[in-house]
Amino acid sequence: MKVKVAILGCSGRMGRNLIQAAVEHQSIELVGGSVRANSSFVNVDLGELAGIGKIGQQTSTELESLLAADVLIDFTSIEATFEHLAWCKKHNKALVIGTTGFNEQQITDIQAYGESIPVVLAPNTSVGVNLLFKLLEVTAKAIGDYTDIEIFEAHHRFKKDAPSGTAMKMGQVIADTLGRDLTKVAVYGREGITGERDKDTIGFATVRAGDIVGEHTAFFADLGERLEITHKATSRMTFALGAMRAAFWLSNADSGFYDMQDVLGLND
Ligand SMILES: NC(=O)C1=CN([C@@H]2O[C@H](COP(=O)(O)OP(=O)(O)OC[C@H]3O[C@@H](n4cnc5c(N)ncnc54)[C@H](OP(=O)(O)O)[C@@H]3O)[C@@H](O)[C@H]2O)C=CC1
Ligand SMILES: O=C(O)C1=N[C@H](C(=O)O)C[C@H](O)C1
Repeated sequence: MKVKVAILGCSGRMGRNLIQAAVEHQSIELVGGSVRANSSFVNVDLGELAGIGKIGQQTSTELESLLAADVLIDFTSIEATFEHLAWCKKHNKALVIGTTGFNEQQITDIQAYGESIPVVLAPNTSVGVNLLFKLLEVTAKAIGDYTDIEIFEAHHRFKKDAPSGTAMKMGQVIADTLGRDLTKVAVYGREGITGERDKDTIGFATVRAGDIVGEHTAFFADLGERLEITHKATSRMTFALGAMRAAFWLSNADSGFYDMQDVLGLND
């Protein structure tokens, strides 16, 4: 039996890749896609939207048109994600959230939905980045207490949030491993006479330029050597395929709040 999936905000950059990934996935059946009420992509064929030719299903502004779905996938905006969470709870649907930019309180609020429905929240659905989170844990344990830790991320000019959700999670993983409070040790960019580096800080640097899909590096720097751990995404399909993996996994999960590490078995 195929898992029935619907894509929320399906006319976006990720939405279009998600349509293609769903159509091409052998264990997934695409049952619909939503766009917002004033969108210029209302009643457009989903396949045409994704650039893969007509598939005979059209975009809709009505979430009710997605009731056939077992799992919904949301790569939209903070405001839209919360509307989608409320709808999924009302209709007892599972939700994969790839949207980023949530603050701590919003993440706690999303977590609460896990008491009613299955929810995956993943700032990065690629396999590589989720392995990188594991490498950060190992590295921070080994050398994090005496190296300078800096996180760099680069994305396309259209990205709205900074630092990226992935960079924030990288910082969180490192801070948790070292027993530091990220809200106290994070430094977001530097300017002017900053003074010497405070040893326990975790720095974040952001670049926004052109069509960069997504690049992340963690630096663990000492005097005389430094370790850099880098991930580069070169296609949004890598995120879309990861999201399908999450949707398939979530279709068999109980209500709960999960991350991509659960999906990939990296928490075992
Ligand atoms: N987890 C991961 O691996 C990844 C996460 N992301 C995250 O996914 C999100 C989307 O990224 P991207 O696809 O590049 O962005 P886009 O702006 O291209 O797409 C967002 C989509 O969401 C729709 N949308 C936004 N607000 C609303 C709303 N209030 N109601 C209904 N629909 C809405 C937009 O519609 P409209 O165009 O009409 O405004 C658009 O179709 C971002 O938060 C990004 O950081 C991105 C890549 C990978
Ligand atoms: O907006 C994007 O494009 C991306 N956003 C995610 C993030 O904020 O970490 C993941 C990916 O790097 C692409």
